[in-house]
Amino acid sequence: MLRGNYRILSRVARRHASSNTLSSKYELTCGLEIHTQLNTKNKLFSMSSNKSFESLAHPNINASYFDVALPGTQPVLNYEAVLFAAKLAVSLHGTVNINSQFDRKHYFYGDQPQGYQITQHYHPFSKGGYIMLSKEFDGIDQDLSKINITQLQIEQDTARSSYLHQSLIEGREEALIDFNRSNVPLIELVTEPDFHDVKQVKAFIKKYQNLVRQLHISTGDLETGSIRVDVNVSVNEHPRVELKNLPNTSSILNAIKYEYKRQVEVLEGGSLGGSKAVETRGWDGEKTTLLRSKESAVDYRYMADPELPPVTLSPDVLVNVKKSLTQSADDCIRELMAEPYNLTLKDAKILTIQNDFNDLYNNEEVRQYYLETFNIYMLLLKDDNKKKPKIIVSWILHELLGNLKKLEIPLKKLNENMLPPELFAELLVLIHKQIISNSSAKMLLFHILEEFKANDCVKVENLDFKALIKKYDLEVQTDVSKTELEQNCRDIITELNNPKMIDDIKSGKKKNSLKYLVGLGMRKYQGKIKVQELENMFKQILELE
Ligand SMILES: Nc1ncnc2c1ncn2[C@@H]1O[C@H](COP(=O)(O)OP(=O)(O)OP(=O)(O)O)[C@@H](O)[C@H]1O
Ligand SMILES: [Mg+2]
Ligand SMILES: [Mg+2]
Repeated sequence: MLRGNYRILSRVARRHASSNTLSSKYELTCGLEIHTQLNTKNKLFSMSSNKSFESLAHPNINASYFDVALPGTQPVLNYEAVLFAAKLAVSLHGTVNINSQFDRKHYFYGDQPQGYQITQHYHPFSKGGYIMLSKEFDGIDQDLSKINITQLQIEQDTARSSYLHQSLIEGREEALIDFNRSNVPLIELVTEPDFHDVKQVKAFIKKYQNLVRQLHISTGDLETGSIRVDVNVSVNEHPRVELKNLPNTSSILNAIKYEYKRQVEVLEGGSLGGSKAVETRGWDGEKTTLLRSKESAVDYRYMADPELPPVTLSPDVLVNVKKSLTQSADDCIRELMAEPYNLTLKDAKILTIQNDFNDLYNNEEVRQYYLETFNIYMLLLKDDNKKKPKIIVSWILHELLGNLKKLEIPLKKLNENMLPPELFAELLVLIHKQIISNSSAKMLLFHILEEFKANDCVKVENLDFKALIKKYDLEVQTDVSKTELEQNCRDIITELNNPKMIDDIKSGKKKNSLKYLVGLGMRKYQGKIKVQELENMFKQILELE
């Protein structure tokens, strides 16, 4: 009887596992170890330039004697890396250790020329801290979940090895080592095993990436190896398995899902292979594969590095770091969604989180431009109850940025040399007051940007929208005669020759088609008429009110 029940349960579990949903009988637990390359000017313990990304094109050009571990060279700590670590630790609500220390972690590998890595084992840089994930901002299933951070430690990166499988020497694999990455500063962040769902892992990585970018301490890219995530996975009583070499978010998530399935099978004595053991596994794109078992685990023989004194921070450093930090991304999104901005979650996120990567602008510059434009627009229209601040975000995100991309104009140049927020706000006020129509304003904006670009973005003095509107004859006509307007609108309906559409508008079935008629009217008047006037006339003709 019992056996029968167990079989049914295990079949259910297997079906759940293979469809990638987690079964309630088997709980997934994950903890992360994230290595982040800091973008300091110099390396961690030498004065070499910290440009590990140059590796592929120019190997070994940023490698000093220390980075290749010539005997007799000694480490000197780069305090910029300490400052970056302090920014991160404080942002994550961690407790910074006023006296942290460096230790040697010994192991033998070609990309580790010293024979040990300098890291922080006994006295890490900071302990504790957390990242909060929420359903609203991060798309997880629970309302809120808190992922606790165990510690942050500063350490050196290793050199980069690449393997030539078609070796010059018959029958042997050849390894190339590039020391540009050797001794690049890293922070290792270790989390508590607080993840029970892949969505939490995905959200955490995204939030962490955004944080390091916001703090300007790392480029935060997984693809280039700036951030490397190792995932420890266990299911129920299965010992933790560490997954390494996961190059991007989808590998991370797929490897966890596969590993969940594999451990469930192991617990059930199934066929996916492996034993119930502590292991380090890799990811081949389809499955996790054994890299090291516990038996081959190295004894690192940690010891305090005698060449490096303790890092002693004065309390002022932390006070000043705290002062220098800007608002958290969540608080920023919250603020943009509240009065007076009232942005949608989507727009607030675009202004807060770096997603759209290009050389022309970043989300911080766009947010600053938005906030300044907003303030000036509101000031210029302070006595107008009908001002519509929504037009600001849509004009900036859609019209302005779209054009900057099309014409390849950096926002910074635009701001400094032609269209600072105060002038852009003026244009928006002219649109709001219907002195220029939306469509004419779009044309005008594109035109001035095109000219700006053609002149190599050199400074434009005294840009005056009112004068330009006059010059190009774009002013909305205020003296349109009613009879002429009525005739024109009737002509449009006749020329359209679509009685079904007209009936649908009249019956209320397709109210939006009225906008289409208004659009045709706008075209007829070359954008020089108030939308409202056209709309009212069509309504009158079609007896809509
Ligand atoms: N039962 C568990 N299931 C899943 N993950 C776990 C479990 N217990 C601990 N972990 C995670 O394992 C990780 C341990 O990392 P830590 O750096 O402390 O040690 P390590 O992996 O042994 O060292 P190394 O840095 O040499 O890889 C943490 O992310 C922690 O959350
Ligand atoms: Mg670790
Ligand atoms: Mg580990």
